[in-house]
Amino acid sequence: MTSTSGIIVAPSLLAADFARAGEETAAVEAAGGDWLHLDVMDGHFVPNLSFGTQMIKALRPRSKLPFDVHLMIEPADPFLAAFVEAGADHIHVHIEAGPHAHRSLQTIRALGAKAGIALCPATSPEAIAEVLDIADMVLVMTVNPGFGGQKFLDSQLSKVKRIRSMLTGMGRDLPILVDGGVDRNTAPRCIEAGATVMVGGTSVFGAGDYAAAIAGLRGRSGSVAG
Ligand SMILES: O=C(CO)[C@@H](O)[C@H](O)COP(=O)(O)O
Repeated sequence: MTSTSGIIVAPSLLAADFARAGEETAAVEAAGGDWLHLDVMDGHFVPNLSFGTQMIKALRPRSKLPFDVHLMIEPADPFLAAFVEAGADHIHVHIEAGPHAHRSLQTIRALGAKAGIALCPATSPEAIAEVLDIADMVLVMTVNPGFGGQKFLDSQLSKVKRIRSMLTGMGRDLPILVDGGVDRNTAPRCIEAGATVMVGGTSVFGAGDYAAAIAGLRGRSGSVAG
């Protein structure tokens, strides 16, 4: 589904009921989600474990949504082909995970997926300057990676602005994702700063009405319950 507002909403499965992952995926698709965000954690790059290729492969036949896979794993390169084979349409790798983010992005593209570069709250926007020419999107972590349900870090808004300005300076109009603590209150500020993709875990799967929650992340706050 393409949003008429131009803002993309990517519900993050991390906050869903894993025992009903297929139904949860179908529910956010029916509720107007644009992408499904899938957080892969290794217990090493981040202090938590989530799921891997098996979950993505199992969900792939259940949804037409683009699968937006956020790899919080170090190293990522040995697993890129397996994630594309499992059904990933987009793969984000962390600049901090390395060791060669430029190569990782090249590899993702060569595998036929869209390549995203992700950065943690402590990382300067300049750290990704040398890979922006080969990235298809940028993911700005607005919490420290590893867990859902954390408080949005206001300090990351200036980073979103800076990255948008860097991209504009290069003549590139790439999607900028914000990920962590994004809800109906923080989303408008992210959009104002230049973000175009709202990743929402708790704000979507923790809501009674998924459609209203997704509309709220798009900036249509009038009808949002909860
Ligand atoms: O990558 C991550 C966490 O590491 C995020 O995708 C979270 O899953 C977002 O969850 P909420 O903050 O929206 O609950």
